[in-house]
Amino acid sequence: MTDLQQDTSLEFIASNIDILGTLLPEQLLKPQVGIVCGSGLSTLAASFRERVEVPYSSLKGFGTSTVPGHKSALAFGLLGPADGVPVVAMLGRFHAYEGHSLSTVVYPVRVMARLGVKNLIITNAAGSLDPGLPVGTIVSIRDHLALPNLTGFNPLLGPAKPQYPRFLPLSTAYSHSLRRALFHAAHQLALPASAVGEGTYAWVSGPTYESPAEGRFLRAAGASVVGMSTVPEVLAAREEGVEVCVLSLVTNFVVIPDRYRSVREEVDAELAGTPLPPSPQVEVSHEEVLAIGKEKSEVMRALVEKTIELIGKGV
Ligand SMILES: O=P(O)(O)O[C@H]1O[C@H](CO)[C@@H](O)[C@H]1O
Ligand SMILES: Nc1nc2[nH]cnc2c(=O)[nH]1
Repeated sequence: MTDLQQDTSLEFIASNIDILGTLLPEQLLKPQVGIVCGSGLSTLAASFRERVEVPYSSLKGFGTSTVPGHKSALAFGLLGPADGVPVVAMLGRFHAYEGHSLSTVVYPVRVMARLGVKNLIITNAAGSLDPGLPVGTIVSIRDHLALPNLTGFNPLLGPAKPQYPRFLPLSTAYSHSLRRALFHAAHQLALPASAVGEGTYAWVSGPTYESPAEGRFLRAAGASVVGMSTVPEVLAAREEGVEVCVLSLVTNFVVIPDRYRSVREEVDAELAGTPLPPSPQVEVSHEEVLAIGKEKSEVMRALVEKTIELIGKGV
């Protein structure tokens, strides 16, 4: 899994830019903003004008996304009023749990950066660890907790390269100015304060969802939501000098206090003739994750578009 062989040389990436040059009109070839569409969120690119989709299979070094709810294409287009801001969206991302090397997972972000993307809006579906962030909440990520990074599974492992800093600071990884643009956008769309929260994203490798104890552990460690993506993309984007804004859509709860009631108490109460109400037995599924993505796709799209419009205006 720690294959570091993906060719990220300037020449190799430039060959993709040549390919794109043959497929795209001039006005789309230099996108300013990139979007990564999370599980079930490919509709974020639904209203691009002059839209051109380029399948990953026609580009060099791109894998294929194998997860339901993820396509495998880059969508180019224009967003916002007047001439529009040129944008590019990844319709489908790569996850390490699919068997992709981390260098493949982050490769599209490097290509977007070389195309000229200065601001990247990364979206994902995530489980909530915080009762204050219920299902359907959009969480503006302000920090992350990445156990894989701390334990030797960091996408930036490898020989030093002259174009990148060797020791990348992460204290300002989540752009303050983009987060401000996001909350201005939420106000302009008149979204209720509860619709958009703030929190810390825990990156886990997946593909298993968390056991209850793992959920409690991540919560105790300071995470608000948990998912299996995003952090590698954030690291590569920061290494490339790109500003990052992350939006997590809460699709399910991970930590549900009632789930941990003692079965002994339950049986004892039953035998004493004072049965307790049934204990909830909840299981998360990817179908549920996709269903919430679909339900919230419109508000996510509106928020991302308004944020991009405000970025274009320098708000
Ligand atoms: O992070 P995205 O790609 O949105 O997807 C999330 O949803 C999938 C699990 O349902 C996992 O891949 C998790 O990371
Ligand atoms: N790890 C993880 N990823 C998710 N993606 C969507 N929901 C979840 C979750 O509960 N846990």
